[in-house]
Amino acid sequence: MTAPTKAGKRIGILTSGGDCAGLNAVIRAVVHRATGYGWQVLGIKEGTQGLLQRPVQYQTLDLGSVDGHMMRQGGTILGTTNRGDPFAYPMPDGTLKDRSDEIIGGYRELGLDALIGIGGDGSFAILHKLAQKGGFPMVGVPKTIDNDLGKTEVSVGYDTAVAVAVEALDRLQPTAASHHRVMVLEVMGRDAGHIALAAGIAGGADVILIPEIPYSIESIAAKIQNVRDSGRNFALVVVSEAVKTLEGTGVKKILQGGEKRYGGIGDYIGEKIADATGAETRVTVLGHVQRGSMPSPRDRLIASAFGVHAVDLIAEGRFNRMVAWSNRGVIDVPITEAIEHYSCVELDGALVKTARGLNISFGD
Ligand SMILES: Nc1ncnc2c1ncn2[C@@H]1O[C@H](COP(=O)(O)OP(=O)(O)OP(=O)(O)O)[C@@H](O)[C@H]1O
Ligand SMILES: O=P(O)(O)OC[C@H]1O[C@](O)(CO)[C@@H](O)[C@@H]1O
Ligand SMILES: [Mg+2]
Repeated sequence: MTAPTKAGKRIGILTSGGDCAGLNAVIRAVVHRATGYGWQVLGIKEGTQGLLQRPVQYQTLDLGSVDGHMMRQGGTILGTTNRGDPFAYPMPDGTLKDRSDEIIGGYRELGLDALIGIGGDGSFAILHKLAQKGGFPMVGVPKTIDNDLGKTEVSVGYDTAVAVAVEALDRLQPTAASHHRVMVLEVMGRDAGHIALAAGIAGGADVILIPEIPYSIESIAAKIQNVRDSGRNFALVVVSEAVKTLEGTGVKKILQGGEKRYGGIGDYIGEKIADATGAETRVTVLGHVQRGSMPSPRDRLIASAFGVHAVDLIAEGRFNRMVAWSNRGVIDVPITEAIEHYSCVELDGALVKTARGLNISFGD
């Protein structure tokens, strides 16, 4: 495929890391703003993988390709990847190879003036390193259901993921009550407890376990006994996937190609609760359902505001920055600061205080 002829600026856009709701709304906003400036937008396929392939995999994006129902769609029309770090790319013979020069070559082949990367912490670390090595201008848009990126109050996709987890608790509550059960819900969050904390509060959980707060089974069992003593016959427990076992290990599954992902701590906690309390206990692992929904209105708004601001940064020639949400508006920060400041749950923050005020137990 030959890159189209250039008139005005030509910018590239890619989505990277795990998908989430709202990515398409960012892409749409970028295309609208850039088209308004008279620029071309090339959508790179499958994150960095599209720049690695020859011919480079991309599609031209114009208003006709992004309007209609696109903003409402989950996922990303461009595809994404959270595998294949270009600086240590897993080769078929099992070795790791630095393929960053091939990616930079792919960027150059497209004749781009700048790149917008929509990603999380891991993606930005990779994209920033590529931009520095290749000397190309880059701007970041934060997205991740985990909401763990520093320097922004919120990332695209988080609000929708919380809404899905709350809906799950709303559905678990009546069945828990009908069967007098303890229901354990395992939610995502690598490696922060934001989804569990917010969903647990909004979904009326009795216990919230997050990786930031060590727990004991005795404390969880005492809380469940309190619930029984108050006359209620069921309890809801939310567990973040990154919570460790009592021995201090994360519970992970090994997938194809040796990749590891969190999964299974819900079963572990469920068994411990059943043993300690004698309660009939069931476990639900929510998994990727949290990523795949239509974006919430708030995610659409944030995505749209971020997309417009990212293009404006390029227009102003301000690079190596990430757009961010702060104090009811959009700002931008050095992307290095966002990568360096991992944002886990603050133990003295408003939501932990709120949960304690509601007598929700953290198992501590
Ligand atoms: N080519 C690649 N592009 C982006 N991330 C990659 C790539 N190869 C490996 N990764 C790894 O995948 C993860 C990407 O996650 P990132 O933080 O960007 O997004 P996320 O929204 O948190 O989503 P997720 O963690 O589900 O992938 C990081 O651990 C990163 O190091
Ligand atoms: O889609 P994969 O590769 O299973 O990754 C799952 C991980 O990605 C996230 O959805 C986003 O970072 C995490 O919450 C989860 O641990
Ligand atoms: Mg991440």
